Amino acid sequence: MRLEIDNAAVGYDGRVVLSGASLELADGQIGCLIGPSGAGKTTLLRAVAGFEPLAAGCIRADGEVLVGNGVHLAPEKRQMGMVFQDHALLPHLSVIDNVRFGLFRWPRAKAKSRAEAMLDLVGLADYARRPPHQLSGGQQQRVALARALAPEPRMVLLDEPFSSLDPELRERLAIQVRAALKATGIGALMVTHSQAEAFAMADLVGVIGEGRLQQWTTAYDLYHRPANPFVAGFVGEGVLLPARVVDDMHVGTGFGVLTSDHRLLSAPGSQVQMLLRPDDVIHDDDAPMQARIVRRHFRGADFLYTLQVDDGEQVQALVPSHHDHAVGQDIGIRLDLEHVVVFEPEAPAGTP
Ligand SMILES: Nc1ncnc2c1ncn2[C@@H]1O[C@H](COP(=O)(O)OP(=O)(O)OP(=O)(O)O)[C@@H](O)[C@H]1O
Repeated sequence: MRLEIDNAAVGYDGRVVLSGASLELADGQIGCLIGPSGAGKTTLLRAVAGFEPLAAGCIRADGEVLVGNGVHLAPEKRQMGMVFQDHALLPHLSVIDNVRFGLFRWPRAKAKSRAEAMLDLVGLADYARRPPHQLSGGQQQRVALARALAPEPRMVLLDEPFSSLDPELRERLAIQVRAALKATGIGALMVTHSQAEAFAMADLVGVIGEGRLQQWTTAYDLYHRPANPFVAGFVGEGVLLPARVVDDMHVGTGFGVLTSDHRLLSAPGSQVQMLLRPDDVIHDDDAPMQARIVRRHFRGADFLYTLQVDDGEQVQALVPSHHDHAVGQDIGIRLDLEHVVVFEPEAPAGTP
């Protein structure tokens, strides 16, 4: 099913939480919504499900209006599967009967084989006869997904489905759930707190914050081409540093003149901001530029060092963890980037 959200506004009791939200998911694609707590991710998902009305705009499925322009299709008519944080499996039913639960109108044999196929898809065929409480949290969430997929919904909506699980398991489960969804060809829209989960799962990711859908694009572009400082600050690590426009493709910085990733609209001499990710900053003993370590964060394979450079600005550097340096020590650094992401204060929304 192709999902289109067109200029949607949603809220409660006349208070708009999110407005101007537009996004499109092609048939079979998986989208994730991330953003700070309270930003309105769940509210938008609930509007797609049919549990919240729209204050403006419209939501369409394969071109048909679900809500908006005076239409409000009831949730049960939208044919969407739902998976929530608390999987709410029925405790007195076996795993297979939980999956079969929504298929009561199906012929018995067909319902049975569909439920078995969905359990197989999530890798739990051997658990069919068990009661849910004998399964781990992650297994129960996979049963919940199988149950949501069983009635052949047009798409699945997932609201923080893994948030009660530990972080390592969550990412692994996100990869498994993506594979299961792709095998059925059923698309999904998921709300999550975890960027790692969204990046593992999604074809397209949306960042919601400050009452807007700030950007809707691939995970790669969110990281490498954030649309604005909000997205740059929310997705991944890094710092925003002051820079000055040299000409329409270059900015002057404490690291010398760098090439912008887009044509600049601001006049030469204008003050702008540039984004430096920790992986753009390379530790190199032979580099002429020195920086002082002010913080270090050991992460196993690497250190995330926070470094003070000569002009007083701080940058972060991701350095392989055999380069073990103490706070207060000076180390050589250089930049390794072809283009730098530049944010111009006067730039119209949607650039770079
Ligand atoms: N039923 C409700 N009635 C009134 N206000 C609500 C209701 N549900 C949510 N809100 C408010 O709407 C805003 C958005 O909430 P929502 O749950 O959509 O955010 P979220 O981005 O999903 O947050 P989180 O990541 O913390 O789950 C919040 O300010 C919240 O307090």
